[in-house]
Amino acid sequence: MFLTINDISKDYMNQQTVQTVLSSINVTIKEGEFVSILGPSGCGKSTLLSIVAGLTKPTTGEIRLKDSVIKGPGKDRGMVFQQAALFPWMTVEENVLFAIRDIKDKKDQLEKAHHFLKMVQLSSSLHLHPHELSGGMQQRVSIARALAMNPTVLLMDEPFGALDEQTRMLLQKELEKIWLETKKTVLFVTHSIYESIKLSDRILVMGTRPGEIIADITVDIERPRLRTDEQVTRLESEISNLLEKEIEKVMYEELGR
Ligand SMILES: Nc1ncnc2c1ncn2[C@@H]1O[C@H](COP(=O)(O)OP(=O)(O)OP(=O)(O)O)[C@@H](O)[C@H]1O
Repeated sequence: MFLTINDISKDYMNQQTVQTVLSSINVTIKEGEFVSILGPSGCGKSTLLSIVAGLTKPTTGEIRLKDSVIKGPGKDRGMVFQQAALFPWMTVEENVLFAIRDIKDKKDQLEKAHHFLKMVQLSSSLHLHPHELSGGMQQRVSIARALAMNPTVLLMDEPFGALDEQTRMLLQKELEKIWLETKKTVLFVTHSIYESIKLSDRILVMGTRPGEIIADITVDIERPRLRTDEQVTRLESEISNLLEKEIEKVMYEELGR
């Protein structure tokens, strides 16, 4: 299998007690799949993504990408966070060029940067600085930057979480178009049930305390998927019911039963 998450668990030490955040996560992901991770706040979605990125060490288990065990961060995994984290003193073009600075042929490097900036519709903003861009434009730069590095897997942690609804819808459409063009494998963390249905081939729904996968749903709905499609609204309410139960469970525990 392309990406294998094998028996991953993660304990954190918080205030001298061990908190098990993830428990026995087993997932296999095919090349080119778009997989979303949904779950209540604090269930461990970002921790799981960070383990795949190699930024966090799991307590048990291993992640395999193609035939290699992930031991740390690597260029085979591109990351997009909720905040774009661009270099403020660099232009849009320079931010992308910097990410691919190991391409020795300068013409090649520039062509590649322009190619991905065109893909995210920023060709006319090459010489602007981050402070001159809207939040949505900044996020487009960070997507172009991640794609230019040609990762095997794109890891996205709530990339549209900080954007207004209109921009979010626009970027969802753009990301879907880019994914259809590039067929990159994507692992995408979101809080939005609709966003996960709109974009994904598969949705992993996580439960909490400890975080584990409670449902692995194949989204077999023709694209583009509209919010009003009957199949979309049906799946949305199915997932919403699943999540409500998890959130109730947490509230119940917090209130001491
Ligand atoms: N570095 C850390 N040290 C200790 N505890 C941590 C650390 N990182 C995360 N946690 C704890 O692990 C749990 C899961 O956090 P995580 O950010 O992975 O959840 P999440 O599902 O992504 O949450 P949200 O949806 O709110 O972003 C939380 O209880 C958090 O406090």
